[in-house]
Amino acid sequence: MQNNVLILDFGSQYTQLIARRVRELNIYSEIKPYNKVPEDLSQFKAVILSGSPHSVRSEEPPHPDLSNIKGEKPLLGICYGAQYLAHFNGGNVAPSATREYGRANLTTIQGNDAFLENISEGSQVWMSHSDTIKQLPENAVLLASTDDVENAVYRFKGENTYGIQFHPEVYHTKEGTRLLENFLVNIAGLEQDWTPDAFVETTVRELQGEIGDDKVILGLSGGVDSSVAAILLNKAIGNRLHCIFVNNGLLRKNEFETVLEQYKGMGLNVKGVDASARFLEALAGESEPEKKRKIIGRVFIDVFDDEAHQVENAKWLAQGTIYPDRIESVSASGGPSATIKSHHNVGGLPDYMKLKIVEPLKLLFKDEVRRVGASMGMPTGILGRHPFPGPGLGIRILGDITAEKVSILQEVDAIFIEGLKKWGLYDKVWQAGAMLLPVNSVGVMGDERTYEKCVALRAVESTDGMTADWVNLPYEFLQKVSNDIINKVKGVNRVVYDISSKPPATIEWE
Ligand SMILES: Nc1ncnc2c1ncn2[C@@H]1O[C@H](COP(=O)(O)OP(=O)(O)OP(=O)(O)O)[C@@H](O)[C@H]1O
Ligand SMILES: O=c1[nH]c(=O)c2[nH+]cn([C@@H]3O[C@H](COP(=O)(O)O)[C@@H](O)[C@H]3O)c2[nH]1
Ligand SMILES: NC(=O)CC[C@H](N)C(=O)O
Ligand SMILES: [Mg+2]
Repeated sequence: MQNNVLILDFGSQYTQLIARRVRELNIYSEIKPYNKVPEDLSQFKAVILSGSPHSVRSEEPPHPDLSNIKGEKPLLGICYGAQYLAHFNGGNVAPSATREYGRANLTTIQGNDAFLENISEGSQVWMSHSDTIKQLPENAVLLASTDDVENAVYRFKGENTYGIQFHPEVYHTKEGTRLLENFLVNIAGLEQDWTPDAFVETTVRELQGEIGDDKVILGLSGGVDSSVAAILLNKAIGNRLHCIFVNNGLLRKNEFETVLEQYKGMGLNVKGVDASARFLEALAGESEPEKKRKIIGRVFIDVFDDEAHQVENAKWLAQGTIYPDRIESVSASGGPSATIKSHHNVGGLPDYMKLKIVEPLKLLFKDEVRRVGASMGMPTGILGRHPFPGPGLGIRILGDITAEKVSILQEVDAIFIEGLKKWGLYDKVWQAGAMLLPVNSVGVMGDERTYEKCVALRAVESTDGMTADWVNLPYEFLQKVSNDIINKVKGVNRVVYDISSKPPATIEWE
């Protein structure tokens, strides 16, 4: 792809948001860690430097060699990126008297620069920094200031190199997208042609080139990501795609049967493999969340391996992995962000497996995957499904897993999800599910003492799973569902509702 933006990640919390904003402009971008600047830059028409938790004044600040970029291609430094460009080019960066987080307003100093075209006087911008650029490099000009930050927007003379102290990528910078559009479209000349249709066309072509005449095994889960991946691969290689839907014993109630049913008539070659006993055996007695995740990941791979041996000439394993799966599992593209939890489908294949991995959605966010699916005419029933993690109920049963706990949680979950549908709430919620807690508490039922399990219900709104907030479900609904659960599910005598956002919590409890 020749029409591409390179985002160099210095570890900012907002790096993924930069990518999103760029894609909202229908422009394709790739994030790379700052210490892995690609050698071949020919495909990139512009480069953006992210913010960072580091300071240029620290002993060893992140300091990649940008000599092939600065002055050669349009370059935009955001926050740390702007401080970096100033500091290493003869300017001066110092701690600001007060740390600045939040709202500020821009005052234009040099209004005729293409970068500030159509940006209003006093435009609200969002700051998050404790260093400040005290003095610009000699060959730089000041374009805009705020009350507290003199050097808020600047440019190097005779180059398309810009620095901004605030964050155009966050929602609260009102005209941030316009600034990015000015930079990417007006200054760097990028075409706004990265639409879902274009993605489908390019990806299908790339898949055909990559896979050739080989066969592919795809892990199909009934979820959005793997279903979209399956349709893409089916377009590319037809029935050389072999889809495997694994019952890991941790699915929702009746899910194995209903999902297999759902794929009928879609032209896909789908095989259901019941491996529940294998998963539950491997998990027996393990209660540490990360170990459970790793065991589930390993058994999935073993099952795929066995299946691959039954298909002649199967050389590839395809998965519906998306960007957030990778960000939270391995630190962003091997970069400077932190590992949060190991997603079961990330971590590569063991050496003994001869399969190569193909993941056509690995750079997309959930809502983008849905748009791609819609552009291929996929049924809304599949695209509108709540995400459900590959390790399934295994990471919603806190502590060790037994068949009995799975069956209790399946019942609870089914009542909750059916209830959401009945009350017309399912489509208003991004994801919902129930957690079985490793806690017994005392209750009284029919005058008798009970000492039984507690379940937590969770419903969140989100766009991409990276951040999320709990949903304000109607009290009447919670009351009804709680009542149904306690009355109908043996072994549960208490229901609570999770009111934590992400961050600081995560969506799944393990
Ligand atoms: N039960 C399963 N059988 C086969 N493959 C699976 C199963 N569960 C997950 N996978 C594989 O792991 C990948 C990641 O799972 P994940 O839950 O993130 O995605 P999904 O199920 O496709 O979509 P969604 O996020 O909407 O649930 C899937 O895309 C799929 O390739
Ligand atoms: O395929 C997956 N394999 C996993 O191991 C996994 N862990 C979490 N999730 C899903 O990712 C989103 C974010 O979840 P967390 O806030 O719990 O990290 C939510 O949508 C989770 O359901 C997973 N999906
Ligand atoms: N958000 C940022 O990029 C912050 C940059 C630098 N760490 C500062 O505090 O000023
Ligand atoms: Mg899933």
